Amino acid sequence: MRRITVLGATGSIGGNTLDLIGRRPDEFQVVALTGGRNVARLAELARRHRAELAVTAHEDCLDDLRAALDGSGIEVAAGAQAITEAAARPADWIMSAIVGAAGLPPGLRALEQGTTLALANKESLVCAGPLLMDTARRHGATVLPVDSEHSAVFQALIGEDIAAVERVIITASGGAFRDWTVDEMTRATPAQAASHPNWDMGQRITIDSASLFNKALELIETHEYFGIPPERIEALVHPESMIHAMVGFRDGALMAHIGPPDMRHAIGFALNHPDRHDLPVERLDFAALGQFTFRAPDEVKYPALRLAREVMAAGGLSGAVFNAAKERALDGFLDGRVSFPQMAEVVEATLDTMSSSGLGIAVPSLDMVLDIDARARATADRVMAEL
Ligand SMILES: NC(=O)C1=CN([C@@H]2O[C@H](COP(=O)(O)OP(=O)(O)OC[C@H]3O[C@@H](n4cnc5c(N)ncnc54)[C@H](OP(=O)(O)O)[C@@H]3O)[C@@H](O)[C@H]2O)C=CC1
Ligand SMILES: CC(=O)[C@@H](O)[C@H](O)COP(=O)(O)O
Ligand SMILES: [Mn+2]
Repeated sequence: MRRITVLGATGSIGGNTLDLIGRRPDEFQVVALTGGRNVARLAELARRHRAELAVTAHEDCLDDLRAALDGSGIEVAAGAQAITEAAARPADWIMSAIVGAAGLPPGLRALEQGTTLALANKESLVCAGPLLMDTARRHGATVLPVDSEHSAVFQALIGEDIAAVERVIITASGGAFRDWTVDEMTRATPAQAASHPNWDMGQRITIDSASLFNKALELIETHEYFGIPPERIEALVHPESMIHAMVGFRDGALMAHIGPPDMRHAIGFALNHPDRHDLPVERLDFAALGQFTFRAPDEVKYPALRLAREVMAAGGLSGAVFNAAKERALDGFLDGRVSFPQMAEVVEATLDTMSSSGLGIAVPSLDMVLDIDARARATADRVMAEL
């Protein structure tokens, strides 16, 4: 039996992960499941998958979780520290699917036990790529990408020499507003932004898809995970979301990874790695699909991509500033303090304000990342108050 923990079990990636695990109950023992405020769902999943431990991120949810699991024999705990401790419980495979920078401390703790970390939480790599990858190396742990584009690049690179890679193309659906004008985007509501054309995902990543901040995070994620120089990484709008990434080699060949927009492929690949196993995903009928289309991203309409390139050039702690400012700007959009296009203004102003804050540290410690994250959030809040 492989011992499995799912951080962020109550979310979209968590649900897809447990869907796959639940289909092969004889092979997996669920160690810990973690969630946030959705205590009813966490308790239901913990019972269904016979978890040893269920943890909510919020101490004020502990009584509800305890009541929901009464009589089950499942241990309960609450708080950010309890989630990090859950990641330290011996497990063979841990899914990192908490949304936001909150996923970083438990992800690092999981790596310190030398396990395999299936990494959906792209924010970890954006905030602290060198720290995360260095921690994995020092503890003999493995990080497997789960983000669809990065799983695609990983698969295209199997058996290849990374030195022969000329370019990496990650695709973008273009998000909810790909055919809207900037003027129309000024009046966009959170509900409109949270309607993805192709993928069924959590609210925050879906809105990031609409602003292309998701793709901006993914450019940085590609650089941090694969070590590909920024100038060799491209984003390409592909409205059908069938090609997830392409890797171009020095001889001009391109390896494309193609599949339906279903995260159970990338999750299943990471779960079964290094083998392949049957997965319940649609098989594509190319004659019925007819055609795939592409266009260059509009970097004026979507400043996030330019900002990501500036962050990669600056390096150090600037990724943590970028992510924290983006998270706060998104909170501001959700609660009506800023318009949709103003999110990019908030991130840019926060980066400008903090550029002289000693961000150029090659491998920052977790404490340094958490400190800069808190300062960037406070700066972004001040920027929003002054808009
Ligand atoms: N969804 C997708 O298809 C994809 C997602 N990703 C990445 O995977 C990660 C998860 O995304 P997704 O599943 O869509 O997100 P969801 O919003 O659906 O789920 C997020 C999970 O994190 C929990 N959570 C929220 N805040 C905290 C916190 N402060 N501390 C601990 N746990 C918390 C939530 O708990 P609760 O809901 O109970 O409050 C939930 O379990 C993100 O990093 C995203 O970018 C990457 C590629 C594709
Ligand atoms: C499924 C996945 O990996 C998401 O990150 C996806 O990329 C979002 O779609 P966009 O291409 O619209 O950003
Ligand atoms: Mn992605």
